[in-house]
Amino acid sequence: MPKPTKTFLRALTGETLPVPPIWLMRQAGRYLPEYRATRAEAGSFLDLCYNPKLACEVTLQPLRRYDFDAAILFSDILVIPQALGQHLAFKQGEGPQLDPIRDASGLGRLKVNGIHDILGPIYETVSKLSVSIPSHTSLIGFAGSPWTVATYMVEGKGSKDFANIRRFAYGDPTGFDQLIAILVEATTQYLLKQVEAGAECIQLFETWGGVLSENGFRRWVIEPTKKIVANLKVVHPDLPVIGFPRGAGLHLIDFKQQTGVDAVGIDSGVPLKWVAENLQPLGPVQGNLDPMYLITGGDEMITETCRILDTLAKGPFIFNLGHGITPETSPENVGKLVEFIRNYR
Ligand SMILES: Cc1c2[nH]c(c1CCC(=O)O)Cc1[nH]c(c(CCC(=O)O)c1C)Cc1[nH]c(c(CCC(=O)O)c1C)Cc1[nH]c(c(C)c1CCC(=O)O)C2
Repeated sequence: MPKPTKTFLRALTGETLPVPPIWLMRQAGRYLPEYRATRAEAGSFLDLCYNPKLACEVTLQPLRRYDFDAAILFSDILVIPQALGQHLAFKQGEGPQLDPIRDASGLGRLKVNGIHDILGPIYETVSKLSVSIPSHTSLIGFAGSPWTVATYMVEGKGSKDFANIRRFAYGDPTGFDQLIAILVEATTQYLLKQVEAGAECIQLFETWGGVLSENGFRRWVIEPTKKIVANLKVVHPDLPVIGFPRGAGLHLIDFKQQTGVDAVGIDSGVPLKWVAENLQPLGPVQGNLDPMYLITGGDEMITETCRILDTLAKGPFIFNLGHGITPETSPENVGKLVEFIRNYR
């Protein structure tokens, strides 16, 4: 396989670049007026996810404003439970709502065969994107990691304490393993189709891994991630995979070493010096500006960005946020951030 030429993909092979590549989680979204207009045209958020023409359009919108090195497919992690047969709705201002599966007796409702019938339009979005993004921009496909997707499937909505899923997992670990196994299989199939359609890199979002006990983290974060990465690499040995285990703290080293991911995304709470000394020597890292700095802007945003660059840009690094952009973000501050990073050094 020839060496990649796009900066984002080069950083993922472990190269240290003079100016690190940059993209931002949730770079397409409600902070952009053009996104809000396209979403209104689509109808609902889910209608937008399943409309290849409009999903392609919103993926490209931030690239027209900012010189990002990567674009991420516009979709959502919750299309997997929907494709498996669980009812999903996004109510305005309330977030996702699903018919909860509280124990193993509910697993019969889920059907892995047939997911592609529902997910087909998303693969079409990836194909369209692969021929329409700028030639220096890389295309990222993604999925939620099994534990994080399972939190929404079991809780039925976003949660503060994750009591229902922890009760299910800790009380009936073998039954819960079955749910994770279904998600490993569906996620593998879903991501392989994204790669076939043109995704050049995959990011796995593990937003809620940090709520698990030590053994739970190994069993339901590290193990399933390792299986998905192995399944993808059997077919595509050179496919770069980024794992983003938000809140993983001291598990980050085991996560990197045991799952086989190429790069690790770090949240805003991870101490940078520790990353430079312990995690980055194991491979590229991505992160970790607190998205709130894009709301405050000003010198504070630049000072914090400098601290990140000074500590991590000496090694293989991709600049990003520590979590997704929020709707209150000022588009102007995003422009200032990208400009500052482009002129770093
Ligand atoms: C947990 C999670 C979800 N979705 C996702 C995660 C993992 C990352 C994270 O923690 O943010 C991932 C996601 N969601 C979305 C993307 C698209 C690509 C991108 O990053 O630009 C990606 C990668 C679009 C979206 N997903 C969602 C929106 C907002 C929907 C709208 O337009 O109203 C977007 C742009 C909705 C969503 N989707 C989800 C929730 C809880 C919500 C409601 C909260 C909210 O409204 O912000 C589930």
